[in-house]
Amino acid sequence: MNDAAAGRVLVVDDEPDLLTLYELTLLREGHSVETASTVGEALEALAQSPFRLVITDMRLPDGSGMDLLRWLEKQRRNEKAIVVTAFGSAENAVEALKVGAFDYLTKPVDLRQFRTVVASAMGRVAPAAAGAVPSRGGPLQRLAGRSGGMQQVRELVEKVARSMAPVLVHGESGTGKELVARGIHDSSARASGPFVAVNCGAIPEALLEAEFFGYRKGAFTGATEDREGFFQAAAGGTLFLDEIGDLPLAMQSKLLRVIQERAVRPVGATAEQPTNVRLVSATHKDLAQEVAQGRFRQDLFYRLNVIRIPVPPLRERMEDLGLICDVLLERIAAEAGVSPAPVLALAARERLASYAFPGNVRELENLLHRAVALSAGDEITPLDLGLPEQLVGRSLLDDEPETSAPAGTPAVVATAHDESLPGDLARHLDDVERRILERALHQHGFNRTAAGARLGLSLRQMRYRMARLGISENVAGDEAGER
Ligand SMILES: Nc1ncnc2c1ncn2[C@@H]1O[C@H](COP(=O)(O)OP(=O)(O)OP(=O)(O)O)[C@@H](O)[C@H]1O
Repeated sequence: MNDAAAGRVLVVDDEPDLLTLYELTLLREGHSVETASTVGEALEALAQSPFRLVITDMRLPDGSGMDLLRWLEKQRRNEKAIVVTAFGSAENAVEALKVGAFDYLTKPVDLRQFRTVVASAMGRVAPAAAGAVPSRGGPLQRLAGRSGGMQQVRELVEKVARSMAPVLVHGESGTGKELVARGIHDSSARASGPFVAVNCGAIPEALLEAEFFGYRKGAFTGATEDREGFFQAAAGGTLFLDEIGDLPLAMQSKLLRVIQERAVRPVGATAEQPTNVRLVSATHKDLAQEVAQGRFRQDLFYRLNVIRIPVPPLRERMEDLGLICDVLLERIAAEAGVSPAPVLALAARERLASYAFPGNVRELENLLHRAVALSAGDEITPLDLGLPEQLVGRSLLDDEPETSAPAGTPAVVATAHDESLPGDLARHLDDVERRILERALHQHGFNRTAAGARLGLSLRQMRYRMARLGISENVAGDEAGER
């Protein structure tokens, strides 16, 4: 860290009264302060010496706060920046965060909020902001993979970790979205604070408000004592809202309000409490489309989607498969107390490489869990993997009873010689898989649990396979206890 910058704040505003107010507040907090009234003066001060923090108004006589932000970014300076925007100008705030502002404040500035945001900016400096080499291991170590896609994810994580900008992580189920969110938290200045992960789709609608914002004793039947919600639990840290697309519209409005006001009101409380959380959300849905169809609030989407990190599906980064397998096997073996970790036989690796992994890394992880439990020695064979042979096989494809193939015979061998090669393997496999699922569903009266069990799949696996392949959810009565 640059010692010359320690505790130094540059405040830029052309209104003398506001400048004095900010200056006094900062001095009272023990910071040393310099002031500037124009972009030109600010650049002069920055050229003279480094600061820890720059607080700038958006509208200045000779330019805009954005000019300063762009300059800091271009010069690769370590100063964090807070911009002060006019009330209701969400666009400006979002633009500033995109250009690299640490955070923003809205006029009229609430001094309590001002102090919270400044304290958070003056806190421990993130490694990247301190000029350290971006972490190669450390916080992102668990996110294995060297493909272009993962490299891009890692770069974005390191970049966004430096600010408070809300991040939306987008990707199919099981691609590693939560791991990305943790990576952001662990690489940020909030790393020593809490990381609270919430699955928005798993909370009953009636409980959402109490779970998110907490409640006061007596607020409703059963509220026998005060309880804090996710926002309070994540104070000083990161709140990860997984499956944000599943949040009902009424709750979306409440969340938007909290983001705008930076304050929450527990159920049954009369006063609001200021919040200090960094929001990271994730979804497998196309939120823009959800907005177009009226299922997701546009203004909330705009607030959450300030920076978007797309996580590619595993099938689009199969070059990472070996590395991810190694990392997962090490972890699974360590958890199971197996040492040394078993390795994958070459044939098993090849088998995995030919599979499309509709459930992404989570499916791979489950598969390896089972394989470690089943493998007799230090090597995992293709059989231990238990990958559904019938995926590319005949037994469930044609109308013969499946016993027509000798048990354990890889059906893929039987078909390899007498079928012409498909021009688009992934699509071909999808067609095969779709037909198998449809037949199994049909045979089991459209009961997904039973059809899944027949194919060695959990209900969850059935659901995402069906969703991926566009098989209609024309199912009744098998949902109890599915989570
Ligand atoms: N690149 C990776 N390297 C190692 N492990 C990974 C990687 N990506 C994901 N995993 C592991 O795969 C599992 C699923 O990841 P995670 O829960 O982050 O996915 P997700 O996209 O949030 O899933 P969902 O959408 O179902 O919530 C986790 O156990 C995670 O540790």
